[in-house]
Amino acid sequence: MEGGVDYLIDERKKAQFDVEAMKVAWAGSRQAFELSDRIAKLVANDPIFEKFSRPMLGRKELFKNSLRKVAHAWKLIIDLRLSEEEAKLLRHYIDEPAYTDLQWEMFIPAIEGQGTEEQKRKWLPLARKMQVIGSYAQTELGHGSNVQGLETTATFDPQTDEFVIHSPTLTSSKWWPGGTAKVSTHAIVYARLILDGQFHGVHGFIVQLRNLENHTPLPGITVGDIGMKFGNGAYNTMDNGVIRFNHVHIPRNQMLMRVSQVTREGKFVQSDVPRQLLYGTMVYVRQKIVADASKALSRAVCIATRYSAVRRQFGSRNGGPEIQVIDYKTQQSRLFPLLASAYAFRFVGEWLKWLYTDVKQRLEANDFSTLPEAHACTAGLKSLTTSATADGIEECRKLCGGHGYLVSSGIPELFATYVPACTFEGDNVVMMLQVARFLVKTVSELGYKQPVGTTAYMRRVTALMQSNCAVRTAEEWLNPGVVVEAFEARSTRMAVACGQRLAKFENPEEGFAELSADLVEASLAHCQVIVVSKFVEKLQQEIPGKGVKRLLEVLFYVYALFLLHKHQGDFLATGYLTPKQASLANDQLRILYSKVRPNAIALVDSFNHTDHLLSSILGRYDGNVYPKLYEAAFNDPFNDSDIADGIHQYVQPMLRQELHSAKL
Ligand SMILES: CCCCCCCC/C=C\CCCCCCCCC/C=C/C(=O)SCCNC(=O)CCNC(=O)[C@H](O)C(C)(C)COP(=O)(O)OP(=O)(O)OC[C@H]1O[C@@H](n2cnc3c(N)ncnc32)[C@H](O)[C@@H]1OP(=O)(O)O
Ligand SMILES: Cc1cc2nc3c(=O)[nH]c(=O)nc-3n(C[C@H](O)[C@H](O)[C@H](O)COP(=O)(O)OP(=O)(O)OC[C@H]3O[C@@H](n4cnc5c(N)ncnc54)[C@H](O)[C@@H]3O)c2cc1C
Repeated sequence: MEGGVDYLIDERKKAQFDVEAMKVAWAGSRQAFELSDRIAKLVANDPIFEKFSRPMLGRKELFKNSLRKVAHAWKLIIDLRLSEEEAKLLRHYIDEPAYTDLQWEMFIPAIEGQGTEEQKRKWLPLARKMQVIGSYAQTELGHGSNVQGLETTATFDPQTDEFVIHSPTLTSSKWWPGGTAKVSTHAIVYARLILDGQFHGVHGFIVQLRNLENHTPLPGITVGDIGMKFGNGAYNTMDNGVIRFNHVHIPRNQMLMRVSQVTREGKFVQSDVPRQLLYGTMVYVRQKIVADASKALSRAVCIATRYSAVRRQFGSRNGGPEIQVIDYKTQQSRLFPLLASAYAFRFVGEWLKWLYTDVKQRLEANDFSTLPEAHACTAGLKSLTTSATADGIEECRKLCGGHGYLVSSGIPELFATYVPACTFEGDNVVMMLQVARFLVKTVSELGYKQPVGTTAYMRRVTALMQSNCAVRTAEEWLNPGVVVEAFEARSTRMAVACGQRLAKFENPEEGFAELSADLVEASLAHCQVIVVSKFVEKLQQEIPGKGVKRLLEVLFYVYALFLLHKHQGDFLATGYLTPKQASLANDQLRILYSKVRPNAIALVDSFNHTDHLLSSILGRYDGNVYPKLYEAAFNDPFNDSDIADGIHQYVQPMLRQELHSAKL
């Protein structure tokens, strides 16, 4: 058997649910599905968006090609009158990090969230028409996580009514801002505000970097690229920059002044808006990153699942077919939880988008009450989903054996492009520590304040601390209430235990630092409560289509019981579960895997990923893996000639024992 075409045809016949309806459930609605499907096909059929050769290109060629794709995309957006939603889908399917990500997802949102009405009126139309191109310059060589530690200064000069932006040290050089090295004309620069020698916190300033006519850097600005990043292709389509400012003057009205203002006289005015709003853009992007996690993980899972059905190893009797590797229980126990996680992240991402929209509306009406919860949820879920997705993509590579290491599997580039999500927009550990602060505060207030939102379950603190799990059979684990209660009890107990240990420290900050590893684990437990509960809420909605809800229920249990198995140490140590109950959960997990097995291919087909997006020979929809791998090998430019450059010069002299007289 040379290809896996027949295998995938057979697999698709085994599906026990309506795949078309599942595609709608995955997309969120029929309308969302149709929109997404249309844009996916538009990109897949356009040769300019070809990306298979990307990892073979040198940096300059790669970058120029990326600029060409953006220009072509922008032309399509105008010619086809695409809405902002459609344009963002176009970006998703083009699948290439570019300066426009920063323009649309950071520069514009920063002005929307932190600018005054007047600033929005001036800058937003320019940015939305791409007449100015902006980036987000916060991180410096010396500080990224610690925003309050930034060193760039913005000193008000009352003589000229301007701010002077300056990089006083090497470590204050802006370092990382995407789009900045070669493209952006402007940046939101975060800097320490200095008025009359006094420091007034870190604020955002719109700074012009380049001449709009000839694109050269403006006087006082030194700018360049920070160098090649992890993996070929991957994030190297982005020009991450370094910038030094040498006393660059900008008008006073280019400080983003919704949160605080500087008057003509140089007086600092703090409005009623909390200073945390300065971090608002990061809340927005973290929410986007959570939505992106399910897209990335589902791609890797789709490749690994299809290939696992095509690939056969061992078990042949009398020349008959070998076993499909997807039938190995070990393969299932590694793959199916990732499949379930992709669905879980999809649904929690949908919920988080709703939460963010709600917070945004409140903020616009100057209601800041839900901001701490939104910050904790976005920070925690960003950390949970990106860590699990990065690990999951790497696991999918291993699930594909040796061929997964080939660039043509599509996995190496996906991994290399994805992993920085664990670091950018907040290092994942630093983000979990933010959740920990929120949890510790919630727990310390339990005696007199009812927790709300995602911590509302802690209202039942007494019951969750005292009662234990009642499961007696594997079957009894198939109850959403029982599962959610187990996660809530474990999380509450871990958070309360941290609170009790913290109380023993005289200095709370010292205690927080000392217990930070435990606090991160408690935060993860809380974030898992959110993901598990949001999956259950999704299942409580009407989900049309034969068998669709039943399969989603199976995936819910796989996700939750897999986590329970993985973290059984916590569940046992907190005393909520007995070893017997943990073992019953694992028994149930094996039964669930056998329910997923016949549906596995249909479940990944339901992501509706095009071959263009997957860019993977192993994950091809038609399963025609071996002939295409063979063809691709001989199409590689390295195989253009039988005799590679250097063979005559460096290998043949060795073969002839003439190395000493050869010119090296
Ligand atoms: C051609 C076609 C065009 C089409 C359009 C294209 C569209 C593209 C579409 C899709 C693209 C994909 C989208 C993704 C793009 C992403 C690109 C990403 C590139 C990367 C960018 C970056 O990385 S930017 C830099 C990010 N930096 C960070 O995240 C820094 C992390 N550090 C911090 O956030 C803070 O310093 C930290 C929270 C760690 C601590 O802050 P600090 O001031 O020291 O505060 P502290 O005293 O601890 O806290 C005070 C108080 O405030 C609370 N708090 C902290 N942060 C927030 C917040 N964000 N919101 C609300 N509250 C916050 C904190 O908890 C404390 O509370 P209390 O304890 O006092 O109650
Ligand atoms: C691909 C990419 C694109 C980026 N794009 C941009 C951009 O467009 N604009 C921009 O401004 N920035 C950008 N960044 C920068 C990014 O936001 C920072 O790298 C990120 O916030 C992490 O900060 P750091 O590099 O200072 O890490 P560090 O804080 O130095 O982290 C190093 C280690 O220290 C640990 N650590 C740090 N603080 C603590 C703590 N308090 N407690 C416990 N452990 C801690 C971390 O967990 C980590 O293990 C980008 C980064 C990448 C990789």
